[in-house]
Amino acid sequence: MSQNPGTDLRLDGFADIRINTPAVERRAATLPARRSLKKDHQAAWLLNAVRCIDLTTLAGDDTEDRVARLCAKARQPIAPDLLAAMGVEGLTTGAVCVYPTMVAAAKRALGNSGVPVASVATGFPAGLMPLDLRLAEIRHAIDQGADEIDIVITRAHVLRGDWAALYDELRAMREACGAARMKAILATGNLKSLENVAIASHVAMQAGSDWIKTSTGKEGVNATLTVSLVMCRAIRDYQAQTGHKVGFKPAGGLGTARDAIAWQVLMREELGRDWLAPALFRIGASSLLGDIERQISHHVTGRYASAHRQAIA
Ligand SMILES: O=C[C@H](O)COP(=O)(O)O
Repeated sequence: MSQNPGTDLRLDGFADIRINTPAVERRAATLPARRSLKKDHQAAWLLNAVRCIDLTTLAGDDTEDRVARLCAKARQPIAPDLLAAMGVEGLTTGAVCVYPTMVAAAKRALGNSGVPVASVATGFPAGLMPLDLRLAEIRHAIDQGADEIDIVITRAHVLRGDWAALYDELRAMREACGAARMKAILATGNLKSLENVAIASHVAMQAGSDWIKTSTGKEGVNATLTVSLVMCRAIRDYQAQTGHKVGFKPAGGLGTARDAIAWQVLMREELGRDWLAPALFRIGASSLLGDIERQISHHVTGRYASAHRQAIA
């Protein structure tokens, strides 16, 4: 998937944007019921969710050992006997996602598995650091070997409606990312309105983000289907305007197999099949894999596996 080159800042069309919140909420609430999945299909959707997970640890007490265990899980997210029973081989998660100081350990642990390392940067999670330090952090993460960079935006730019400042900041970050692909975390739980979410999504794509991501996982409200729907529609509009496909990453609080299915139904309904693959869809999650493995185990064996099978997830 080629990088999104972005465009100039284009705000025409947003001056009096109004989002019909009750209508968006209604649509989001009915989404999970839009596809009734047969049992076999459900297992296939869960396996697909696994390959789209950015398996994440972003905690103050992260250690290289924890990251190595996480990477082992990313290389082999589902027990081999369960995969063999389903005739699946070579399944990995979409990436692992860690702090910059853990990138080198993650690269070592992932070896030649082909699983990319995503690093948060730019003063994650609040982003309240001088811009030159945030850009230096991106460059540091890339020097350590990061393949993807998850940046955070300055929420105050959005809250003040200073879209030019947001665009310029994101452009500078895009440049610092070089060949690494960039995910822009909007921290939607901080943005006050769906209109702000929609405009910030557009500005982030215009500045060259390869994915737009809902949340850091540290806001009071993280990924919801409602903000995700608004962001997906922005992605659809951006594609219609520019021909470029930008990815989507819901993150924060996604912990159940049911969540994994609901967000995939959203992608399928709003954006189409292309957005059901890791190039355009990632689920940022630290604890989702455990429930998915439980459900897959139930599918294969007819019973739920004991907790030790899902050690880190
Ligand atoms: O980017 C990923 C998030 O930090 C993960 O959030 P979570 O720990 O609620 O799954």
